[in-house]
Amino acid sequence: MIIVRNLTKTLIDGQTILSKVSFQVDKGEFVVLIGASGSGKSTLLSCMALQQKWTEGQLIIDGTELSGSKWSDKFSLRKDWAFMEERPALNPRKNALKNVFSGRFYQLPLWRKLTGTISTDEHIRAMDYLERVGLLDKAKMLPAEKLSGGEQQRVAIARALAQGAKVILADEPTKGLDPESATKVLQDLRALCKEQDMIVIAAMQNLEMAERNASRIWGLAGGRLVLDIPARKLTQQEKNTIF
Ligand SMILES: Nc1ncnc2c1ncn2[C@@H]1O[C@H](COP(=O)(O)OP(=O)(O)OP(=O)(O)O)[C@@H](O)[C@H]1O
Repeated sequence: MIIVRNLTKTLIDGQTILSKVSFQVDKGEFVVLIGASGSGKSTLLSCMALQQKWTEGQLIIDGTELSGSKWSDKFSLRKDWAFMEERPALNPRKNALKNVFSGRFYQLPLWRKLTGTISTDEHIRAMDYLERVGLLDKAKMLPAEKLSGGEQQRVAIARALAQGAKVILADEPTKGLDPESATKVLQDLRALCKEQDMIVIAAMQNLEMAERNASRIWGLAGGRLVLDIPARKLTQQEKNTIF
């Protein structure tokens, strides 16, 4: 369970980017964070991923409060959380399968990291993850840079699974994708929440996609959480509070 209490981020010049953001997320939830450009979506995700410090407030994961500055907190989070950025940071020259293997890096003993040896079990598991996101046929064919944007996002999801992630934070996972590819990415994320009890929090600007695929919708406006509802079609009044 993730609890965020009164998370606030203020810059040195006094500008407030996040203001007293509070929520609780349980296993199995697929939350889509909706907000206009500049509302603070990326900042919130990157604070939660401990990539940025916040000014005030608490981030509590399974009962343990984490700070944005302790190295040990970052290390423990890196094992269980995956942060998917807008353009997935895949190795462009390696194929999908090798990119998925790289998700296992933190779990491997040192000698395996140094020698780069891959066991048969891991090979099979990585293929399973690629099958899970419908990319088995592309596992070894092409370097990742030749895959479409949607396929690259799905490789990043498979890599998060290989990493053993229990939580995925995704910043604009569907940006630049055609509606069909975007829907596939969101369906994959939704299925992971349902079937594997994962938590996914994805920042997006496309409200319709969120309404159709998420289990919960948050609205962020001017750094404040102005809406927190089970996913459904938003009323005009609700839309007005966000945009
Ligand atoms: N380090 C920083 N210094 C100055 N301003 C910042 C900094 N980080 C974020 N901001 C400002 O805070 C606001 C929120 O930015 P953020 O990137 O979180 O918004 P967003 O909702 O993700 O926007 P987009 O949808 O366009 O990516 C923006 O006005 C941005 O310019």
